[in-house]
Parts: sequence; structure tokens; C-alpha cells
Amino acid sequence: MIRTSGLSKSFPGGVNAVRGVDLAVEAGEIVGFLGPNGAGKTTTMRMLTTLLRPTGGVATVAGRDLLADPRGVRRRIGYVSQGGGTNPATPVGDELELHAMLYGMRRGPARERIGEILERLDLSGLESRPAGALSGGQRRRFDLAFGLVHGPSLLFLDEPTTGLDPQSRANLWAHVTRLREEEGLTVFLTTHYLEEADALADRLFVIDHGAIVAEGTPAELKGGTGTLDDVFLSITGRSLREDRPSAAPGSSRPGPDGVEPSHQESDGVGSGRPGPGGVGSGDGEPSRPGPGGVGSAGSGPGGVGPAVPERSAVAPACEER
Ligand SMILES: Nc1ncnc2c1ncn2[C@@H]1O[C@H](COP(=O)(O)OP(=O)(O)OP(=O)(O)O)[C@@H](O)[C@H]1O
Repeated sequence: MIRTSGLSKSFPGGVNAVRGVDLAVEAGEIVGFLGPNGAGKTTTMRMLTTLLRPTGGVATVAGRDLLADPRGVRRRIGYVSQGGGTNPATPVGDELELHAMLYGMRRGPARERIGEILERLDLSGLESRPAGALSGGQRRRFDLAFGLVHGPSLLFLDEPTTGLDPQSRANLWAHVTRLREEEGLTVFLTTHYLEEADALADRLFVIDHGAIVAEGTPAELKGGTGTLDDVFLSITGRSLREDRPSAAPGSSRPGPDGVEPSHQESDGVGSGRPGPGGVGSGDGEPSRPGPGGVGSAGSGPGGVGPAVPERSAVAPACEER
């Protein structure tokens, strides 16, 4: 489902953020991508989702060549970024319907799909509620719905549970695991939470200073001794726990889930809702994907979605300034 060889990204100024990453992810796997702050997780994920153009290496994602056919990639993937971008005043159902239609779905099938995905995510009945009135846990599930509305085979989740309380985090893990079964999804996620990696991922890749430094199942990495954090510490010299992000700034409205909403952006890396046709991207610059193309990625409250012009979107497409 994902194959990369020598995938690299250097930013202007000589920052080698990702240095020759080789990944192999099989269909149906849930793979965790771990690393300390600045290790290259987000940059790698943004390349794989076509938001950033690699400066080296090759990759196929969801059966399409990343460089030669970024639109084909975007049609087949979903991306749920860390940040938010949808209009908090817009009802959930309207946002999802717009996204589905931007992916080329007709209204009838779109509504059917939206009903199905909302049910799977325990959001039925909330169609008319503005996204801004959802609890933190509901909002992250709404983000997942965005990522899934167009029926991708591969879902990218960037720090999916940051800012959620333990109960809501566990609830989201259960949903992701169930979605894998029910939708036949492959999931690639970054996380700072070792317990998340341990609970959710079949296999882990550890990245440090832009290179993969360890790979294996959580059990293999732990080797029957220690904890994942011990392993992480011995590999990277850092405890991942020190890097853990704090709860989202400005998210102080606990909701029915008892969760505080958390939709912060990662440092300067825009999150976006690239669209089916969107082109664009920027290194950390918000941009607007345009409709018409390739679908994918939303970020919004977390969604992956098609290309809707939006407030804080980072556009997709391996094109950048
Ligand atoms: N647009 C950019 N221009 C220059 N350097 C960048 C840019 N984006 C990221 N970097 C640098 O690339 C490196 C990898 O960053 P990246 O965001 O991928 O790390 P990360 O593992 O996702 O970190 P975190 O867990 O803190 O989000 C860092 O040194 C970062 O400062």
C-alpha cells in the first residue's frame, strides 16, 4: 500500500528533514510512525499525502506513483491532519456533503455514504449540529468522517488523539480499529503517545534525524523486556514522553465526551484539506486546494477531504514554491 525508497526532503537553507526513508506498508495494516520532535514525521507524512514534493527518492502510495500521479494518490487516500480548518458554524452534514460532492459523488450516494460513516463513528443524529458545537471526541471522529467520506483505501492520521483525554483517546482507537475491519482500511499514523502506538499499531517505524532507526511490531521492538519508551530512549537518546504535546491551546470547552477539543496546528505546518484536485502546497504555508482533482486530505477538524477552499488549508499536490 505504501512503498518508498530513499524518500528525502531538504528544505531551503540546508535542512535535511527526511533523509532516505524506505517504508513498506501492506494493505490492511495499522502502522505507527514514531519519533521525537523534529524527527521528520510530519514532513514524511506530508510527502506521502502529496502536500510536499520530495527532493529525492521514489514512492508508490495506494498503488499510484507519488511523483508521476499525485492526483491518483489523492483520490485514493484520506488524510486527517492535526489542525482544524472547517467552519465551526457549518453543520456537520453540510460539510460532509460538500466534501463528498467535491470528490465527484452524486448527492444521493453521498448522503448514503455520509449516513453510513456517521453511524460507524457514533455520530448519527449530529448532522445538523455545527462542527464548533461538537465535543473534542466527537470532533475528532468528525475529522475521521472527513477523511473517509470518499471511501479511501489508505488513511493517514497525524497525531489523531493529541489533546484528548484517555477515555476519548481509547474510544478513538476502538473506532480506528473497527474501521480497519469494516472498511478494509490501511492506516498510517504519527503519534507521540507510546501507549497509542502499542495499542493500535501492528507495526512501528521509528524515525530520528530524518532516518528510520527501528522497525518492527511493538512486541518485537520491546523484545519482551522494557517498555516502548525504554526502547525509544535507547535508540534515540530521548524519552518520547518528554516530547509529548500538551493539550491544545485555546481548547477549553469540554464537551459531552468530557474531552476538550484540540485542534491545534503543528508548528507552522499547515494542515489542510487538500482536495481532489488541489494543487499547491507549501512548506508550512496554508494554501487552497482547488476542486477538480484529486481527493484527499482534510484537515479540518481533522478531516481528510477533498478540495474545499478553506481557512487554514494546506493544499495538496506535489508542487511548491
Ligand atoms: N518548511 C520548513 N522549512 C525548513 N525546515 C523545516 C520546514 N518544515 C520542517 N522543517 C524542519 O524539518 C525537521 C523535521 O520537521 P517535522 O515537522 O517533519 O518533524 P516532526 O517529527 O513532525 O516533529 P514534531 O513531532 O515536533 O511535529 C525539523 O528540523 C523542522 O524544523
